Amino acid sequence: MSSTSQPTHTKTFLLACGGTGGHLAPGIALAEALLARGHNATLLISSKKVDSRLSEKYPHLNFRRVPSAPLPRNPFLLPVFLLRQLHGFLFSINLVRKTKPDGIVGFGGFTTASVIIAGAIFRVPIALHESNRVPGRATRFLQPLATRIFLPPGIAIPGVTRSRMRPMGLPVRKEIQREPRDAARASFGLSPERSVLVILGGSQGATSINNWARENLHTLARDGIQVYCVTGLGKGGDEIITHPDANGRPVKSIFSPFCDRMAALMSAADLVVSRAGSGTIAELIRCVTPAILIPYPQAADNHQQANALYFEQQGGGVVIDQSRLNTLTREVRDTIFNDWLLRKFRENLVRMDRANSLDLLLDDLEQITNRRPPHNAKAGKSASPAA
Ligand SMILES: CC(=O)N[C@H]1[C@@H](OP(=O)(O)OP(=O)(O)OC[C@H]2O[C@@H](n3ccc(=O)[nH]c3=O)[C@H](O)[C@@H]2O)O[C@H](CO)[C@@H](O)[C@@H]1O
Repeated sequence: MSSTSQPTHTKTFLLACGGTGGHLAPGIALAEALLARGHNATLLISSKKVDSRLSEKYPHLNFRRVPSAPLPRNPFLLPVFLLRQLHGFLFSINLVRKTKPDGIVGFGGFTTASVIIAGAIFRVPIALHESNRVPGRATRFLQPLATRIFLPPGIAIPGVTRSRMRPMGLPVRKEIQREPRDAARASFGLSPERSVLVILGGSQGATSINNWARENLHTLARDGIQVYCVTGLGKGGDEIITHPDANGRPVKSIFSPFCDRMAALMSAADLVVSRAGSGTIAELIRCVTPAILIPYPQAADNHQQANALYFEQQGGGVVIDQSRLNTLTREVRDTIFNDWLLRKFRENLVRMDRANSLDLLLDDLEQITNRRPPHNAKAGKSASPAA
């Protein structure tokens, strides 16, 4: 069934996908596809700035904020965390009672737990989607409550039966498609004639990579490389800096805190330098853009390292450890001017794309929610707002 065909009957889904762009972007992709099949979807997000910024672009979707907080590193902040989670849980119980969803999908992260637990109490079919090559805490902790667990190909969770797991790529938003390179460059004010290096730090930005860009801008410009660096919200404003190339001609570089047109930006690039979040990786693959990935060393269970190594093994680009940032300029030069290598990377990226992930995900969600007996038979009369 294609994502535009009509469902046998309309269903209502809650998508717990807040906290970072890496959770929210696949939630948006799924919500748009559910709507296209005639279903209803509510996206549950956090109060973080990045959730507000990313959701702004989708006024046709229904977003709601769930009270939540990330697990603090400082143990003295634990009571605040527990209070916020309790608040989130009461909010979620109320939401599930009122909306009577046919299914709940959790994309991991700190907004997921309260909604999933509330759904389980009312016996709503639950699916968890994990996009990282080391499953996160939320997925591992909540998996006993899930009918279905979607995992990256080749990844399993010990103790979970095969019948509950499905290999699945990350659903990518429908606007993320390769665009014509020169037009994309022109739309960002970049010259179509010169090489373009795009720098990304995931949805929050990466200070150490931003600093590397600033410190090496003049060297890159001397080689004729234009830089477009997305610094992250709260990590500086919009800036245009010009340095001379080896012949004294100006080379423009641009710094911007956020990008609303990620597909165009990736299409403009010859090469991307980025953190190794699963959302960015899936979009690089969809836009056929080679990358040098620098995994965030503090990511939980070093999952970005696992994501990045898989990308490198599949031939989409290379990985550099954060401790070797001093070699990055040489690596960029060696890659960006090597047309043969860039072509090989692009050929591999085309092969790596799991373009049908969204349709497979939708088909499976429709199937697991079909099995569900009528709402009252499961949740009992107390689940009905009229009771
Ligand atoms: C530090 C950390 O632990 N990050 C995790 C976080 O990623 P994080 O949210 O940082 O980053 P991802 O790379 O996974 O996704 C970023 C998403 O935000 C979008 N975007 C980003 C910047 C911007 O200016 N505009 C914009 O639209 C991107 O297009 C993409 O869709 O969740 C991911 C999914 O679980 C994990 O793989 C990452 O390891």
